[in-house]
Amino acid sequence: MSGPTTLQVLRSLETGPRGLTEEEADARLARHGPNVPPVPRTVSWRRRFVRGLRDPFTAVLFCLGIVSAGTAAWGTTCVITVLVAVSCALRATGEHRADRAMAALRDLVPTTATVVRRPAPDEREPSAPRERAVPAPRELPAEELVPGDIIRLAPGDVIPADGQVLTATGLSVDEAPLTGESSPTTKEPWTPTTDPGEGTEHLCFQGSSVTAGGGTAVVTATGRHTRFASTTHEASGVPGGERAARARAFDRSVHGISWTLVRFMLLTPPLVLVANAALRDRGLETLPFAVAVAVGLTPEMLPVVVTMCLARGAAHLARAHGVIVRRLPALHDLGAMDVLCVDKTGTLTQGRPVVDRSLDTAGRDAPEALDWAAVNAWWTLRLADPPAPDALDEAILTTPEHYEGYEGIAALPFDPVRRLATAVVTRPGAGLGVHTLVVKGAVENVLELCALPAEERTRLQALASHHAAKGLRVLAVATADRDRPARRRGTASHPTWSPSDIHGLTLVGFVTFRDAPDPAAGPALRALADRGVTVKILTGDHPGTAARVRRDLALPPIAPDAVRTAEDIDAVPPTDVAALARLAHRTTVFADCTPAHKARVVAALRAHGHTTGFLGDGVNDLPALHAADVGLAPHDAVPAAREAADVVLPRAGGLAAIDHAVTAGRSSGVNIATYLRITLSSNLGNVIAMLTAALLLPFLPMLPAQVLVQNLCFDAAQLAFAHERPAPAALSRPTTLRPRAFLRLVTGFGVLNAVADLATFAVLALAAPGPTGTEDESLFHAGWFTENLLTQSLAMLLMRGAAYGTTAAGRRATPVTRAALALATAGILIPLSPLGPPLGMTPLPPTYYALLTLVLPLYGATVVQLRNKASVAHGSGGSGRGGPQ
Ligand SMILES: Nc1ncnc2c1ncn2[C@@H]1O[C@H](COP(=O)(O)OP(=O)(O)OP(=O)(O)O)[C@@H](O)[C@H]1O
Ligand SMILES: [Mg+2]
Repeated sequence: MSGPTTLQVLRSLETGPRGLTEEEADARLARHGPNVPPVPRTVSWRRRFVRGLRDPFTAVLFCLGIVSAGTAAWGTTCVITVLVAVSCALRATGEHRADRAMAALRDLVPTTATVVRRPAPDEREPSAPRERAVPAPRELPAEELVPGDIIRLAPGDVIPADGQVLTATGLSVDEAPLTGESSPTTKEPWTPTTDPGEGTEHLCFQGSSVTAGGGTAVVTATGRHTRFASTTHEASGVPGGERAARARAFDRSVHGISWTLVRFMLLTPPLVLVANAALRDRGLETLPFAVAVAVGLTPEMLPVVVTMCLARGAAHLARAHGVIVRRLPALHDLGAMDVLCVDKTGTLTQGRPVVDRSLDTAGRDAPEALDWAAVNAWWTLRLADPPAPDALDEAILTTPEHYEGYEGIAALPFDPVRRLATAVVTRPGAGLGVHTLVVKGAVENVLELCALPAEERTRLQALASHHAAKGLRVLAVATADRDRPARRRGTASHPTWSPSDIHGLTLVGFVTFRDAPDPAAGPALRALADRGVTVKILTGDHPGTAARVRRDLALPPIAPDAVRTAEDIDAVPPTDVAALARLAHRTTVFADCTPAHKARVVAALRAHGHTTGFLGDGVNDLPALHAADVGLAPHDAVPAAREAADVVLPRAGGLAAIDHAVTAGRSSGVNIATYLRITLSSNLGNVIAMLTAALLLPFLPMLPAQVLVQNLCFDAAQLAFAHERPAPAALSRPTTLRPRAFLRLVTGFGVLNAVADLATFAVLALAAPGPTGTEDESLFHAGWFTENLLTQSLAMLLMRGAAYGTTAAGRRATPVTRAALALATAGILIPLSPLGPPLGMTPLPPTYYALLTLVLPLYGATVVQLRNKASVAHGSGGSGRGGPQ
C-alpha cells in the first residue's frame, strides 16, 4: 500500500514546503487557539473540592461519617461533616495556590520553536507577487504554532506539536514522556511508499525531544489535539502526569506513612467495639465513640501541611535564589537527596572548550588531525538541517583555511550513543567517484572503527590517556577513502551513507581541548559533601579527563578504583541491579558513558535506597534526568533537558544555588517530619489514654463530638508548621523519612505520651476528686478536654526539639509558638464559653486550674526527657530531631 506524496500531505494541510504566511498563520491561530495543552489551571472549585475526598484520610473520615449517620449518631455525623468540609476546603485552597505558583514558575522557562514562515505581502504594494515573500526561519513562542506550520528540529529541542517528518538527517527522538520507552527512536521522512497506517517512524509527537540529528516537520495537531495532551489528560489531568505517578522518594516516605495510618484507622473501631463489649459489656452504642477515636488518630491536615510546606519553599527559592522547582514533590526529594550525580561539561567546567593541540599518531604536533576535524565539523554543521551549533565544533572552526576546498556529500551528525560524528566529502585531487569518510569522536569509539593491530590500539589508548590525564578533552580523528556507493536505496537522489558503512578507518591523530573548570563548582560540591550529599560524576568523556577535573576543583582525593568506565557497567548483567548498585556505591567517576549507562547507574543507586539526584545539561542526559528522584538542569541547558528536569538552576551561580535548593528542601522536609511526629505521637497518646480510661471508667472519658472538636483544634494549630523555619543545624543532613523507623519512633512516643496523660489525670483525680470525680460526667469531660489541649500545646512546643533551636528569652515568637498559645487558650476557654454546654461540658472550678499549673510542668519535663532519650537512642544528633532517620 502506498500513501500520498509529501506535497499531497502538505496540500491536505493547506500549506507548502515554504511554510505559511504570517497572515494565514494568524488566521489559523484565531481558529485553532493557542498551542497549549489543556492545563488544569481551570479546574473548577467543585472538582478540586471533590478531589479532596480522594485523599485517603478524608476518604476514611467520609466513610466514618456515613457509618455514624447509619447509626443515627447525629452529633458525630455533624462534626465529621464539618471536618471533611474543612479539610477539603483547605486542601482545595492549598492546591489552588500551589498550582498557581507552579504555573507561574513554569512560565519562567519558556519554550520556543523554530518555524519557517513567509512574511505577509507588503501592504503598500498589494500587487507584489506572493513569491517575493521569502520564507525565513524564526524563533516563536511554542504557543503560537498552528497546523500547517513547517518547524525545524535540532538536537536538544522539545518537539512543540504533533507533526509529520518531511526531512531528516540522523534524526532520533526520545519519546519517554509519551511511551515510557527510554531509548531514542529513529525518525524517517515521509515517502510515498510509506503506508499511512503503519508505524510512527515518520511522525513526531509533542513533548518528545530530539536527541540527535535534525529535520523538518509539518505541524498536524496543536494544543489539546496532540497525542501528549490526550494521554496526559486521561492519565491525571496534569501534563507530565505519568512522571508524577511514578514512585519517587516522596511517595516512598510520606505516602508510605499515610497508608500505614489508614490501615490502623480502619482497624481501630472494631477493636474498640470488641474491647468495650468484652470488658464493659457495652454494645453498639459505643460505635460513635469508636469512630471518633479512629478519627482522632488521623492527621487530617497532612496533605495540606505537605502542600503548603513545599509550595512555600518553592516560592521562596524562586524569589530569593532564582531556582525554579517545576514539580512540587521534587523539593521534598531534594531535601532527602543523599547522592547527586553530575555530568562534566557545562556543570563542572565552563563548557567553553578551546583547541589545545593537534597531534599525529606518534603524539607529535601535526596539523592534519585538526584539519580533518575542521572538515568534519564544517560539513556536519553545513549539511545538518537545521545547523546545530556544538561547543566542540565551534572551537574547531575558528580558522576557515582548514576546511576549504572540500565538497560535502553527506553527514551523520554527532550521536551521543555512538559518540562520534561523520562527514562524507570529496577531497581536492582525489579521483572521480572517491568519497572520503571523515570521522571524529570519543577515542574509544573511533579506535574501535579503525583497522589496527591490538598492540597498536593499546599504544594509542595510552597516548590519549596521557593527554586526558592533564584534564584535556581528547577527540580522535580518522578517515577512509571509499568508492561512491551505488544508489542502493532507490528513491533518494543522493547516494546514502549509514552508520554501518563506517569501519576500517585509518587514524589521523588526536585533537585536544582545554575547558577551564568552573571556579564556583569546587566550593559548591565541597559544601554539598559537607552536608551529607555524595557527588558522583557520570560523563561521556575520558576517565582521565574527569579524574583530573575533580583534582583541579580540589575535591577530596579518591582511590584509583573509584574511577570506572562504561565497560564496568556493561560487565554487570542488566538484571543484577544489586551488583550494579554496589559498584556505583564504591565508584566516584563513571566515564565513557552513553545516555543509557548514566540512567542505569542512577536507577541502581535508587534501587539501593539512595535518594538520587542527577544534574545534566545535554540531550545525552535525558534518560538519567528521567530516572532520578530529582532531575536538575542548569539554566543554559538544552530545552529538552530543562523540560525533563524537576529543578532548573539560575543563570548566575548555578551550582551554588543547589545548596540553597537543598536547604529549602530540607526545611520543608524537617517541617513535614516534625509535624507528623508531633501529631502522630500526640494523637496516638490520646487515643491510647482514652481507650484505657474508657475501660476503667463507668462512662466514656470523652463524648465523640468532644474528641472531634479537640482534634480539629489541634490540627488547625499544626498548620503553623508550614510556616516554621528550622534551625540551620537541623539542615545539615538529608531529611529522609523512613516509614518503618519513623512509625516505631512514633509508637514509642505515643505510648509514653499516653502514660504521661493518664498519670497527669490520675494526679488530678486523686488531688481533687470533685471536678475529676466520676460522679459528674460533664465536669470530667471538661477537665479531660482542657488537660488534653494544654498537654498537646506543650507537646507542640517541646517535641519539636533542637530542630528549631531553643526558645531562649528574647527570641521572637515563631508561628508554632503562637499556634501553641492559641491552642492552649482554646483548651481553657471552650468549656467556659457558650460552646461548652452543647458539647456536653460545664465550667471547671478554679482549684482545677491551680492543680494544672503544678502538674503540667511535670508533664513537660517528662516529654523533654523522652525526647532527649529518643534522639540519643536514634543517634540522630541535632538534625535527626528534625528529620527522623
Ligand atoms: N561534536 C562532537 N563531535 C565528535 N565527538 C564528540 C562531539 N561532542 C562530543 N564528542 C565526543 O563524545 C563524547 C561524549 O560526549 P557527550 O557530550 O555525549 O558526553 P557528556 O556525558 O555530556 O560529557 P560531559 O560529561 O563532558 O558533559 C565526548 O567525550 C567526545 O569525545
Ligand atoms: Mg554533557
